This record gives sequence, C-alpha cells and structure tokens, in this order.
Amino acid sequence: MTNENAIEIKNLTKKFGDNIAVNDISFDVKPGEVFGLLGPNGAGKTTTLRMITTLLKQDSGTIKIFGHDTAKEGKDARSMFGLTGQYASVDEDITARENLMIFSRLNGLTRAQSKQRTEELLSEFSLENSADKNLKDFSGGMRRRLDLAVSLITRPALIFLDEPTTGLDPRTRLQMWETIRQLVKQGSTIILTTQYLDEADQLADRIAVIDHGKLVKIGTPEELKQCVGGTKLKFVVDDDGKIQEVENMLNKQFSLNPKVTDNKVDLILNKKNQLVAVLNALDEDNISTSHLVVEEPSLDDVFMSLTVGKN
Ligand SMILES: Nc1ncnc2c1ncn2[C@@H]1O[C@H](COP(=O)(O)OP(=O)(O)OP(=O)(O)O)[C@@H](O)[C@H]1O
Repeated sequence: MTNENAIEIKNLTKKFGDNIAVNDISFDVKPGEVFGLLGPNGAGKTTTLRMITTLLKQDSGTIKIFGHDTAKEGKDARSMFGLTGQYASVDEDITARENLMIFSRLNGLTRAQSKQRTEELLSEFSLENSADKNLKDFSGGMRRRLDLAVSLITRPALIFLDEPTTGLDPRTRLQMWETIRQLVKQGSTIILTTQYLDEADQLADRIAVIDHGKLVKIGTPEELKQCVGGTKLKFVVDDDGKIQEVENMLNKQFSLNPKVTDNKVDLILNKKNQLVAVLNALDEDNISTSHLVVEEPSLDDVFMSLTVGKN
C-alpha cells in the first residue's frame, strides 16, 4: 500500500439529462494529503464526491480507492472511508453517546469495544459534557463535531468532509480546523469541499478547482496563486515631477509595465526577488516614495480568474 494513491480518478463523467454535471475529470490524491475541491455553486463538487463515495454511479470513467475499483469492488472501496456532513444520518431524538454506541455496533464493534470507542471519541471531540444531551439541543458546532466523530468510529484511512465548517461561527471554525489538522497528523487522508477560500488555503495541500463540471486547475495553493500573477506592488511617488522617470526606469530596467494614476504606481512583479531590486533602484535614484503596499495574490484572485460560475 506504500506507493499506492489514496484515490485515482480517470475520466469521470456524470450527466443529469442534458446537463453534464461532471465532465471528464481525472486526478489522484496521495496518502496523507488534504485535498480540496473548490468551485462555485453547481460546479460539480458534490456530484464528484457522491460518485467517489459510491452513493451515485458514474456514467463513465473509473474511481479507485486504495487500489479498489469502486464499480467492481465497492465493498472493499467503502471499507476505506468515513463519511460526514450531509451524509451522516445521526438520530436527532437520542443523545450523542447513544448515537455513537449505535453507530459503533452497526459498524461491527462488540458492546465493550463500542463503549470504549464512544468514550474515546467523546473525549477527542470535547463532547463529554454534552454526551447525554439530545442532539436537538446541540449547537451547530457540537453537531458538526459529533458528525465527524461518528464517521471516525472505524478509524478510516480516508475521510470525506463536505463543507465541514459552513454555518459555524469563527471560533468553532478554528476548532474544526484544529481537529482536521489532528486527523492529518494521525495519518488520515482528507478530501474536503469548501466554499471558503481561506479554509482551502489553510488546510489543503493541493486544490482542484472545478467549474461547470470541468477540472480547470490543480496544484498547491502556492502554485495556484502563482498562476494568476506575481506579487503586486503599489506606492506613491512623493515628487509629482519624477513620475515619468520612475515609469521609464521600471520599464527599461525591469521590463515592468506599471499602471500610473496621478502619482500612484501600481505594478505586478515578474519575480518575487524583484521587490528588493526595485526598491533599491528607487533609492539609488533618490526617489522618495510612500504608502508602499506589497500584496501576494490570494486564492480569491485564483477563484475569480479561473471560474465563471453558473451565471
Ligand atoms: N440529482 C440530480 N439531478 C439532477 N441534476 C443534478 C442532481 N445533482 C446535481 N445536479 C446538477 O449537477 C450540477 C452540479 O451540481 P453539484 O451539486 O455537484 O455542484 P456543487 O459544486 O456541489 O455545488 P454547491 O456548491 O452548490 O453544492 C448542477 O447543475 C446541479 O443542478
């Protein structure tokens, strides 16, 4: 299992009538990786996830989970993962402890093992104090933690998290991120869909950007940011009379194409290490500047440039 990919997807396609929800998507997920699926509403993320988790049959293409083809060896493939979020069908009318006991038993643990695993998970997810409350009285954050705990009963190698922090307040979101990081430390592979770009940036090792059913880009957050352009530099030239000189210098010396508005200069650096060179050149030419801003491209820039959304 050492060199094996956690997931291998080749030419995956799914149509609903005339609507191609997932259009010839291929990607691999490595063991131990946090892999993010990112895209606007209706892009095809959930449909992709539903096919990987065997809840929905693909029209064509193959999906392998730790080497098991989901179409031919569904049971083996399913034994590798846990589901959470919209898929976890916990019972609202009973307590957290009772839910964990029932799901442990359903997963084939003995009564004693179920009891032990339930207590472990309640403690791991800081739910001990609420263990005997009905789920109806749970906050959104507690509920998400329980959903995740239920999906981890069997210590799966692969965890699917569909929008794990949607609707959570900022503090609970941070707690959830910490929980996810802990799971990674323990060796889990995680597939995550999220609407939050900062979440993908914080957690994902690699991200697949999906739009209109197609995979438009795949890479580390850094690689994706680089593909929308380099570091932005903005500054104000204090002496209006020197603007032309600055523009010429940036053009000739650095092959940069600055946007100049009044005495404001706005440019995108070709390389990261150009920043120091540009600042030095300004200094050497005795050009005084102020309001200096250096901006790295964000995943928001990536999202806006790579996707057009449904409308
Ligand atoms: N069961 C279904 N029947 C018909 N069309 C569907 C079905 N499920 C999804 N679709 C369509 O497939 C496309 C992709 O939907 P999907 O839910 O996978 O997108 P998504 O990226 O998960 O979006 P969101 O972020 O809104 O959850 C959409 O056009 C959607 O309307």
